[in-house]
Amino acid sequence: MHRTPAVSSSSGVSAKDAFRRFWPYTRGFRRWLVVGALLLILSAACEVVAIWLFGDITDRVLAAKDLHAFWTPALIWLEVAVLTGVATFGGSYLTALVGERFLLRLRDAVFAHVQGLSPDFLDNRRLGDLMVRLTGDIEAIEQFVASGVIQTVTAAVSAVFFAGAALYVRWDLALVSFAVAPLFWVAVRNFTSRFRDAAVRERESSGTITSVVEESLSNQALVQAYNRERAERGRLHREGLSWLEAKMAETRLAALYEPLVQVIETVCVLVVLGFGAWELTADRVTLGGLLSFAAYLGYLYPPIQSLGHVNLLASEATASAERIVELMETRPAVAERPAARTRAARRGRVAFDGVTFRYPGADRPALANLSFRAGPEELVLLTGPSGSGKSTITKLLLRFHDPEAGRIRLDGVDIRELSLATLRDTVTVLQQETMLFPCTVRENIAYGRPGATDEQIVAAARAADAHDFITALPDGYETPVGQRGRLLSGGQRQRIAIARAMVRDAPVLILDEPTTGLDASTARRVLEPLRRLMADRTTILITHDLHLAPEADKVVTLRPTSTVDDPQLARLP
Ligand SMILES: Nc1ncnc2c1ncn2[C@@H]1O[C@H](COP(=O)(O)OP(=O)(O)OP(=O)(O)O)[C@@H](O)[C@H]1O
Repeated sequence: MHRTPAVSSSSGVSAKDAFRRFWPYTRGFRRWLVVGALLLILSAACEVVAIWLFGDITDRVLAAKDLHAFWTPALIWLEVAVLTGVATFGGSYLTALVGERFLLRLRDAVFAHVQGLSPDFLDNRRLGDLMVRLTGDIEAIEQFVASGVIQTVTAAVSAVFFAGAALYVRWDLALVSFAVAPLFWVAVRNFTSRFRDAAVRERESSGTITSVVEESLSNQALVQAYNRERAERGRLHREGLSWLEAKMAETRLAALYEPLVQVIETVCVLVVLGFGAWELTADRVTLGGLLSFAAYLGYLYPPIQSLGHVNLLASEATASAERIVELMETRPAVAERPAARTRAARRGRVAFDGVTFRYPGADRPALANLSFRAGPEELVLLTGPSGSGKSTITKLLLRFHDPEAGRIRLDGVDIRELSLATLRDTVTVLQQETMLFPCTVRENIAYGRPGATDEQIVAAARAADAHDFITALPDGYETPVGQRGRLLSGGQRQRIAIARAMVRDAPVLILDEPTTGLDASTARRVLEPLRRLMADRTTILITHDLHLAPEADKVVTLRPTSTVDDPQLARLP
């Protein structure tokens, strides 16, 4: 419960790397990016024209007190304003659309990748941290890669427009004001690295908070039963404090950045106005010319500020990109062969030949040189002390891992030759802890076979001895089972799981301690449906409880391994 997060924060993904890595996800809608940027540029060009019209009206209408000269520029200004509105709307809409599409695609890809990783990988992670990676981190990358590109392009082009217009109106005044530009860059450079550090801490804290909430609430019964509410609140509060500190560091930097830029901007405007006033008194510039010049400068600073802002976004995005790249670079424990078979004989002959397996990082193998066979309609009982590797056999047969030595065959074919989907379609596992989804009884039974008919579902429930209790539920088959099926009793959950396995109808069945946690009478009730489920299949029954041993065709007893040379051989009854 209190595992440390496996977070790498120093792999050092630069903004350029992040961009290069995630830019391909914009494929297919780049033209909309271009159209969006063009529309926003058009809107900036319209602003240039509007300011020019403002200067013109000042000189030719206001200063000259000539109302007749007002109507033509006023009408043009109105048209330009409408065009600006349309272009801004179109540009903003397309930018958002492209950004959201990018987000959708990236999230789908990261989720699909995580789904391909072995369940053990997820067991070693904090779920909350993974959830934040799939939400907040992906959004930060989008802000930089998709929206960031449009923002950069439009800001750069607008800056050129307004600077060009300012130069056109008064080149000497413009040069004076541009001299201040390097100050902006000094400010931006100073801020970005610090902002990035704060962003890394903020992202990590955000992951930890979600993890604490998820872990604590999903173990609510344990927390209450052991009076640990205060300790859990304390844990969340401590994590919340570190998040607050990181967030405040980020906010301080962002909030300092804005006024600093504004001061630089004000200095610049004052210099220009002072210089302009002197020029005005010497009649070297008109009032309209000076005002429109000042307006161009006023419009020039936001795009420059926005370029600085993209820099801050980039810092935040690299912190998130690091966390996504780390996830994407985790390779699945098993790989499907390119020409893997998609058809299996489905007779259900299982053979373990000299299988040795060691969990990554473990010093002792979990299984050493294990061999046994299980044939159609056979019941093989697998027993042995705790930790002797019984559940590991299930993981290897489902190919969550590959053996280090030896091989596993299904109907004579090495399971590495089969596609993962084909292999897993052939094997049904009934776990020690029955896993149900928080949906209805019907959906849970149909889970392993989407499209199962109502008749098949009811027939499976009857065979699993579950139909009667299901129909007695408030909404029958439509009753929700709650988080992990906790609205049902242990025996009811197990019978729904048996019905789910029946509907799936796979030739190989693995029962991992199917009666653990059930009292003797409930366990007896589950046994009959289990026998019906086992009929006509290859069944590997993992159990400590040997009272089914007389029914078994074979009993395989595992011993905890010490070395690979210490074979765990099948012992026949
Ligand atoms: N994901 C894992 N990573 C590292 N080691 C593991 C992992 N899962 C299991 N092990 C180790 O592998 C060995 C075999 O575990 P396994 O769960 O197969 O035993 P088991 O016989 O099913 O035990 P039990 O009867 O208690 O369920 C144990 O020593 C265990 O600590």
